[in-house]
Amino acid sequence: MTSHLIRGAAPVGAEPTDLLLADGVITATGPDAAAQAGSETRVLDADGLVALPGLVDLHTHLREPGREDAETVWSGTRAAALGGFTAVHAMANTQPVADTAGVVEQVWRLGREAGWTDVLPVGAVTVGLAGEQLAELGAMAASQARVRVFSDDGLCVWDPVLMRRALEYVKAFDGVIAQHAQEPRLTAGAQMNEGVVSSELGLTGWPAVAEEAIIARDVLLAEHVGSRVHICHLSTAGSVEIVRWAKARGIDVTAEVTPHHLLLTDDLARSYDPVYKVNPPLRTQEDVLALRAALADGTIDIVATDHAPHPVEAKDCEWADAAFGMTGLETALPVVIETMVEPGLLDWAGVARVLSTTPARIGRAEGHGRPIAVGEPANLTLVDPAARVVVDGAHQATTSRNTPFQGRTLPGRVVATFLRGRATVLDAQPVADHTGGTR
Ligand SMILES: NC(=O)N[C@@H](CC(=O)O)C(=O)O
Ligand SMILES: [Zn+2]
Ligand SMILES: [Zn+2]
Repeated sequence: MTSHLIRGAAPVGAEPTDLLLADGVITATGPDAAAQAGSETRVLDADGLVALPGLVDLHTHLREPGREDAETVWSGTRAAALGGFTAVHAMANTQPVADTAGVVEQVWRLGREAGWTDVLPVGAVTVGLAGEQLAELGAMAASQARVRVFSDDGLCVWDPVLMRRALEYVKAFDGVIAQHAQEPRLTAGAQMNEGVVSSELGLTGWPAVAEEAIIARDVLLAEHVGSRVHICHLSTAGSVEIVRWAKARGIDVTAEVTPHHLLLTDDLARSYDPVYKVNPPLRTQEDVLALRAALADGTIDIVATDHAPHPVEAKDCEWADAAFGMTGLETALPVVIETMVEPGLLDWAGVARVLSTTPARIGRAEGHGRPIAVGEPANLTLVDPAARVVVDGAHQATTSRNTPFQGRTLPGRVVATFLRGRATVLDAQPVADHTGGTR
């Protein structure tokens, strides 16, 4: 296996150094690295680059099985590698739904075969996402896919009795329920954030309370049964207040925010361009600022992409008919640099925490989110923080084109990604022979 000598990269919070990757692990750092490199070792000049532990996405939609026209495990994980990720959790709202050991093993195996990132399947909480009957959570946990995160994402586990039972059940295998917090009755027919802009546009509004009411209920349920709960895509200032209160009370809750909710607002709906239609909806500038502050102070634990690819026909239509969702794997890190690093809200160690260490811990992604140190698995990404890149959906690796950042110039570029010492990305290009084969 090829070994790599990375020269002069700065691991988060440390001075620039050399790193030697061999046999899937970091085998040496500092002067030892060059000394131990062999004649076959590939040398990479990483002067000026930041080395982060490989990014981990707790919330990705890979669409396979069933919607391969939008994305496949292969195309989605290739996009993920280009975005600096070494592991992604694949949401369960596929067709068929990932609600059995058979389906999660299939997704896991497709990830292994593609080889771009590790794929950690999320199991559905309820059979068919129907919200009526618990899925075979134990069988999915015990399967080869080792499922630890369970979610009906796309839909809310609304029934409080089912939610309680799910929270209790997953304790047995160290699992977590990731809740898509959306009170369905309060959001029937909703098209965008409920507020000034929705009244002006005459679109049915989606009130903040529809999210906040479920979060409040679920942190109390988690406390009651002594389980851990994770909240998907927090989008309102009020949600932040509830999570802050719950954490102060000692409740085992974690929360994520998406890159798009850190940057974009409901003002964009004035364009009537469905690329800005997403669940939960884009909110106000006040919410955006509250989310950034909460990510900075740790109330929000992580950034997760909620990469939600859709085929052109699902977005190239009237707002009301369009699908909810936007892509995000290839722009997540640049948006975090723009919204958090450049304004001084997070340093690079903070970026490693919110995009790698903590998501790996929440999702129990073994071997990921580890320190950049001798003996650790060589899952890492090299970033050029000085680069500026214009986003162009037509040239992204994802099969879908629904990026809300089209035409924007964003800071930072992923130069290289390593999965267990193998380069999946080099010179900001996918490495076609990373597994010895392509598709
Ligand atoms: N975020 C979205 O708007 N859409 C997601 C579902 C979800 O994350 O709730 C999808 O699967 O398309
Ligand atoms: Zn969701
Ligand atoms: Zn989602």
